[in-house]
Amino acid sequence: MEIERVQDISSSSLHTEAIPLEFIRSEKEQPAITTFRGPVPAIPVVDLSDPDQESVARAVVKASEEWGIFQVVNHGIPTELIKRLQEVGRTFFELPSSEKESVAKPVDAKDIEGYGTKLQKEVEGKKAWVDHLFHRIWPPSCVNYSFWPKNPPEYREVNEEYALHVKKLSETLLGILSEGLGLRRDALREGLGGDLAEYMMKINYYPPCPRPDLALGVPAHTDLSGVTLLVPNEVPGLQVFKDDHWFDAEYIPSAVIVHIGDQILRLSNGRYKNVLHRTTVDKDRTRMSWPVFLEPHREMIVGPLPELISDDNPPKYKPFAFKDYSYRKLNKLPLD
Ligand SMILES: O=C(O)CCC(=O)C(=O)O
Ligand SMILES: [Fe+2]
Repeated sequence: MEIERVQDISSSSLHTEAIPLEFIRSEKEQPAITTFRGPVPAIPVVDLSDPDQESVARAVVKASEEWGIFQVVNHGIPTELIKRLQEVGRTFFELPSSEKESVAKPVDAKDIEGYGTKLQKEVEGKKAWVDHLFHRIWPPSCVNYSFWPKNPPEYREVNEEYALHVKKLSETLLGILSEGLGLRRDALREGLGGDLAEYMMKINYYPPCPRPDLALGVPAHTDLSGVTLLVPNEVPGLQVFKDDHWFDAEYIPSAVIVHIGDQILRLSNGRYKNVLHRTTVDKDRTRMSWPVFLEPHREMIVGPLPELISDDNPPKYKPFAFKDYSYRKLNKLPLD
């Protein structure tokens, strides 16, 4: 069975004002109706190179408690490497279909790796205006190069270099967040499975959409991950739900956007919030983003860290193996 790619739907609807019905969201979701148009509170921005490292730590902890999302600048990932990561990803998505389909997720595969387009599950479900590519980038024992693009030829080298940097930055942030809970620096890293935790690269490709007022890229969700470290291109589109409203995230060149995901919410027994977010699309321009999801391995059991639990702070979440948590969330089964 051929899966229809949003990129092809976009090309064929370029000169029309219409999009297929299955992309038209209900009024409850339409961005033109639900985006807040008043003063927009800025997502916290943290300068990691600030010599006052205590105030850096306080800012990271506060943003994670209040927002579940923040942007980091001067984070140590070279701007030039981010540009190369974006360039090789964009080049791949602009190659002919046959090249992209050569790393497609097999139709019956259980795992998510590969080039893909989300298929509608619910009868009434709406389609997302986005194609994607998933592949693990760390640890080396989890990497399956058959899902990495062969073209452009530098794709592999650039992604391998990025993996090392993104791992280092994630571990720095997890260290700060662990200490913010009054725990050892490596408490959250270990809670996610230590060296067995996996770094999953995703590229989102949101082609131009004739009706950005009616469609969504990725619909509202929280990430399954522990944390997600994302770099976007210059086309705005990320929105965050806060105080009952959807707000646009500001684009800051070279910044990394950090999302707290479900697993850090659970490990921290609710202290750190998993941010609800979604993406809008653009009429004329292609938006792209490169989230890296730091996830426990399949068998790792994740629940509130025992050191945090007391009579005053009883566990708020039931422990689950990550594979069971993911399955239950994706299939909307109870999680308590
Ligand atoms: O494109 C973005 O900025 C966000 C994408 C996202 O939330 C996701 O892929 O989980
Ligand atoms: Fe997300």
